[in-house]
Amino acid sequence: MQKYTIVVCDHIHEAGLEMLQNDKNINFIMAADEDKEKLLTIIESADVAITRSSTDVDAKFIAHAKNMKAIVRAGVGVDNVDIAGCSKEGIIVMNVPTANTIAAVELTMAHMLSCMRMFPYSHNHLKLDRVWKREKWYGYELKGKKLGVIGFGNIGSRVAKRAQAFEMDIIAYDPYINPSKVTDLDMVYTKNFEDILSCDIITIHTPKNKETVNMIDVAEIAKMKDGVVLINCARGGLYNEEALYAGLTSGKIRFAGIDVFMKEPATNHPLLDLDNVTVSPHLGANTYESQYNIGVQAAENAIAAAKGISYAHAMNLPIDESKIPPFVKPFLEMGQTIGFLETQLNQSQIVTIKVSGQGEIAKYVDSLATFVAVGAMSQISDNTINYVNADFVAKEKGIKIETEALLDSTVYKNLITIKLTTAEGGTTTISATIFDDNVFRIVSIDGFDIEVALKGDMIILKNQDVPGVIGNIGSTLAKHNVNIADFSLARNDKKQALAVILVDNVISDDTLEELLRIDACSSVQYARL
Ligand SMILES: NC(=O)C1=CN([C@@H]2O[C@H](COP(=O)(O)OP(=O)(O)OC[C@H]3O[C@@H](n4cnc5c(N)ncnc54)[C@H](O)[C@@H]3O)[C@@H](O)[C@H]2O)C=CC1
Ligand SMILES: O=C(O)C(=O)COP(=O)(O)O
Repeated sequence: MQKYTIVVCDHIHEAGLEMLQNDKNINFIMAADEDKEKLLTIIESADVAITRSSTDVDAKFIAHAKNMKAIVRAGVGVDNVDIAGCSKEGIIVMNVPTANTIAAVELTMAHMLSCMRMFPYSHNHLKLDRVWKREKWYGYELKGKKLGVIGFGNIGSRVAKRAQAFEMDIIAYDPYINPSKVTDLDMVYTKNFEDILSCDIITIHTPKNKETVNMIDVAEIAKMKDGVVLINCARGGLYNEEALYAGLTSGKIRFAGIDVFMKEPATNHPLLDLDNVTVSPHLGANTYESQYNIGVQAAENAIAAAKGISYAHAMNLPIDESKIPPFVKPFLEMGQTIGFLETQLNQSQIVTIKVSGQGEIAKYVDSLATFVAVGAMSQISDNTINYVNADFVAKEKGIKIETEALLDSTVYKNLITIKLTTAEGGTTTISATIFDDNVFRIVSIDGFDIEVALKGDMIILKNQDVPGVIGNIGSTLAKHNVNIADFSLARNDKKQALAVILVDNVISDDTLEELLRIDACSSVQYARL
């Protein structure tokens, strides 16, 4: 029985662990409490790893993940996952979006209320210091305040809705959404970041990336209202931490609610010394409900990925299968087979692969190119080539992948053409189509119109179109005990001919050399599909 290894790198809900344990195809390793060095050795045998924000999937991790097919981030943010590095190694990165949305939304509201009423401080004053001093703890109300929401996705939009229930005025900044998503809720949408800076309270809910890091820095804070309140339950570093500290100590920022830090765990962070901050140790996703949902979904998705069944919420697959209509899938498979075939026919360093599509298939020529590249490179690479790393490996090998969507019609409903060029200037161009019988059919090779099924072991022979060649081919193959399964011929107006011979036996180099010695024969190529 085939067994797949899934390593759980961080703590996930028991329900997820049970699913992993109960699947007889899964060898499950719990490594959440292992030190980082030990974890690196454990993941060497893993097919799939489940991680949370405590495990950095960095170059070191990837270097040890020698067998890894997929990483399931049991949560939303993948800022600590080197996605490009994973893609290069063919590792699919998946996350579990939305399962912790409500948990993060409610924690954001908790921080907002805590900041406005200084709740943890009044609480500690009474509970720890045993002081009853009501006049010390005057806070502010949310009602009537302007809330600036940066990032109006799953979490940001729901924070806004809840804030609206507190009778706050909402203004949202998110250049990547349709403004109606905001305006339909009777909220204000802005493309002007300055509008956000003029709010009473600002909360951020974007992913952490190059564009969003330090989105709030010294200059932005300077433009804010005196006494502004800032909330960050998304990622440390979206608000520049030094600027935040300076703003809090100067009093420009009255209060901040912070769940996330640049470097976690953050037990010695300067912000912890301030009296106008409420903090939590990255608890946005920490509710029983959300962790149950995430644990179960992460386990389900990890099992499916380990078995190669599906890759839910894959972030680095160049092809979104859900957007590929059924008629395209066989063309992708055919493109991959042609890529494989053309590499064998040329047996030389590939420099360019040009993929063209005509008909409806033209819309999917990029996906097609990925499949062709996988087919072409599977023959020449020591690495395991797959749809995730095909583009990276091609670049590394200096192979240029070109695509062309041809809009003019052909006699075929859909036609794909793949031209492979080698460093020595050799080229092979094959066009193919699929009729209603679902058979992959080559319809042209190097400009010769020919109809031949794309399968089996084939010899492609070019010759001067003179009498006697076919007979010579037949006798040469018979001499070597080769059985011919199919023989197709094509000729052009330059007195050249091309034969595709499907054979039942493996062809030796001797046989190929003897074929090449036939008078009038100009080239012989051989491939096994
Ligand atoms: N504290 C915690 O435990 C948790 C933190 N998070 C963090 O919250 C983030 C948001 O999560 P979701 O709302 O589920 O993600 P989402 O993908 O649904 O929403 C993100 C929104 O940010 C917007 N955005 C991206 N770049 C932007 C920019 N430069 N300016 C303005 N808006 C921009 C996007 O258009 C999108 O609408 C995650 O990426 C994660 O880092 C998520 C869950 C729990
Ligand atoms: O889902 C996210 O992005 C979170 O920040 C939650 O992180 P965690 O799984 O709690 O380490």
